[in-house]
Amino acid sequence: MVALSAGVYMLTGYLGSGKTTLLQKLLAYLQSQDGRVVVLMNEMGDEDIDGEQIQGFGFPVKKLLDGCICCSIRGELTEGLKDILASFEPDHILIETTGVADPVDVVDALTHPELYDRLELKGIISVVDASRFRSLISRFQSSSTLVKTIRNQVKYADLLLLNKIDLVTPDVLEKVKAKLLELNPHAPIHQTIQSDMDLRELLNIKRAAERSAAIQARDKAGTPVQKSIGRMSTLDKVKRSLGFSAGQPSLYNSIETFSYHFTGPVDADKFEDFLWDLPKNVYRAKGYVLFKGREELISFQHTENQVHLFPFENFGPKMVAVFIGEGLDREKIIADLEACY
Ligand SMILES: Nc1nc2c(ncn2[C@@H]2O[C@H](COP(=O)(O)OP(=O)(O)OP(=O)(O)O)[C@@H](O)[C@H]2O)c(=O)[nH]1
Repeated sequence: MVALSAGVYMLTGYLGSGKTTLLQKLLAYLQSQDGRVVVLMNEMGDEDIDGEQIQGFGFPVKKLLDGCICCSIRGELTEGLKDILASFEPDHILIETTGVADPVDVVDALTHPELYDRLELKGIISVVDASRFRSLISRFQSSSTLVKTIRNQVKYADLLLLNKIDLVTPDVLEKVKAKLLELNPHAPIHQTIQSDMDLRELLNIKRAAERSAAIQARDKAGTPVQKSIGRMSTLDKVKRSLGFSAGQPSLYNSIETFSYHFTGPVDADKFEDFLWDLPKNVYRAKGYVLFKGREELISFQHTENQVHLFPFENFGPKMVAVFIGEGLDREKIIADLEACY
């Protein structure tokens, strides 16, 4: 039987913005709905503070403590998700990230070759603390890394909760909204107090790029499936509304991913060169491959300045490559890869 993929909702947002408050409301709502739900919570410290707050809803909770799933314990996120899939076969997984997690890096973990086909990212929901947002993204008051992370939490969101509006004046609220719109003109903004919003709407979150990916997949039946984790550009939206194809992913202002399933072993040297020569807009590539003349499966990892290839003991994973980047020229990448056979 083919396992169905689990829908993943990622709750992100800076420390104390209202993520757990939202999660509690979501779980209360989901109690009355069908479907198996599992929560994955991550906390930087080794103390489980937030987890205590969501006991009692009757859903399994997996906790990843003492590190951030976007960086120091990213491997544990992959293992944790594999465990969840094997133990619970959930319909939905709700991930609450730490307040300092960069959603781009969490999505990177979700695209691990062993998980890629079994998870469907439904959406990134970002909670913004209206009362602190402007000072947090001020370079004078925050480190540049923090500013980048907080901006990414907004930039890559599919839905924004502008929370704690009870703590700001109308004037400040307008300024925060203007900044959110500037960073992310695509995600709907819901102004909330105590993260209170229509949860059906939240669960029906739409990823604009998903619609275009579905159309691409239909147009190119039989070619590798492309999933985009970003949004359609304004130009593409206009084109789509006029009935034109949105065209190449390079028109998107977004991070996108696609997978490629190897059809046989490749030449080791050529493949290593291929990885080193990947264009700059491929931020990440990873997967498992077989080399001609060698028995064992090879795990490969590519980042902008690193290529790692190492034998992988467990022969379980499929021979697949996953690519993550922006404006990817999928055909060219695949053609270069296929020259390695
Ligand atoms: N005044 C006010 N307080 C709020 C609002 N939403 C949440 N809070 C409070 O803000 C505090 C932090 O909320 P949490 O939901 O724990 O925030 P969080 O994002 O999960 O925090 P971390 O897990 O530490 O990142 C709690 O005391 C909430 O009750 C709001 O809209 N207005």
